[in-house]
Amino acid sequence: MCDRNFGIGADGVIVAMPKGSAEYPGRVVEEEDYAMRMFNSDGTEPEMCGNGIRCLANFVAAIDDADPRAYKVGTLAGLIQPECKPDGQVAVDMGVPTLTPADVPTKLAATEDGAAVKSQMTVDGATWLATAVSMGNPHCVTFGREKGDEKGLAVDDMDLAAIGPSFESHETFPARTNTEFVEVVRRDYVKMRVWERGAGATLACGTGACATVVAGVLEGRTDRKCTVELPGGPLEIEWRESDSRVIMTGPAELVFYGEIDA
Ligand SMILES: N[C@@H](CCC[C@H](N)C(=O)O)C(=O)O
Repeated sequence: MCDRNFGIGADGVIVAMPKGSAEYPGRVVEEEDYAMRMFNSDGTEPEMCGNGIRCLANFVAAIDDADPRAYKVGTLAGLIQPECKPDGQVAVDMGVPTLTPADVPTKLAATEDGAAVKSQMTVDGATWLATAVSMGNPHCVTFGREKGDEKGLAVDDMDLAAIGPSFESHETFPARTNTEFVEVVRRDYVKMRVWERGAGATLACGTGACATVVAGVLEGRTDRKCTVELPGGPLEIEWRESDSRVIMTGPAELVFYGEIDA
């Protein structure tokens, strides 16, 4: 289905399932309205997909006359709560990020409180500074190589295909990782490009945008409310101080309906 030449073409496939029909090993997910499974274009199954859950909410809202159009969706990352707004945006409570190497999982050196922030990582012979964040799925966020470089990377000039695979399969991340390359335009506005685990360079990554702002706050580079500009468009992210939950707001648009002969 993801093959862009001989299939439909996609970065991944989202399956919207009736409540109670999915299993979440190691997690208790109660009171779900729907279950979501996601598959990367390489066939692997990640824990969560931020863009995907906005699409799922948009999709079920079209067949479900619930009001408000707010849903509790079971995922391998736990219960995630999207709400379709009247202006076409979908706001998603993405839950609380986890930062300890055991949760990410990463072998990056952790600071005293257990979070791996601005840790040195050698990739293809060069040193990078990385912060590891789990939004249920693993993220390696890097603003660049140099300490004190507050603006981060010049992301437009980066050749992601040249460096992305080396991050994805780096020994530091035993479950492989998504990697976000970030440029700070202002404290409330960053540009990000992503190399995704199991999908390569994509135009946007919702969990990656959330991880970027969490890392930006931990590194002292961004505010808790921040716009993340991606090649596919901007996402509004807030890492809420009151309860540590991350709220992602962005669009989801119908492209087409179809039936698949499996
Ligand atoms: N490639 C990711 C899963 C998909 C993430 C997605 N693009 C998003 O919007 O969050 C993984 O393997 O973790």
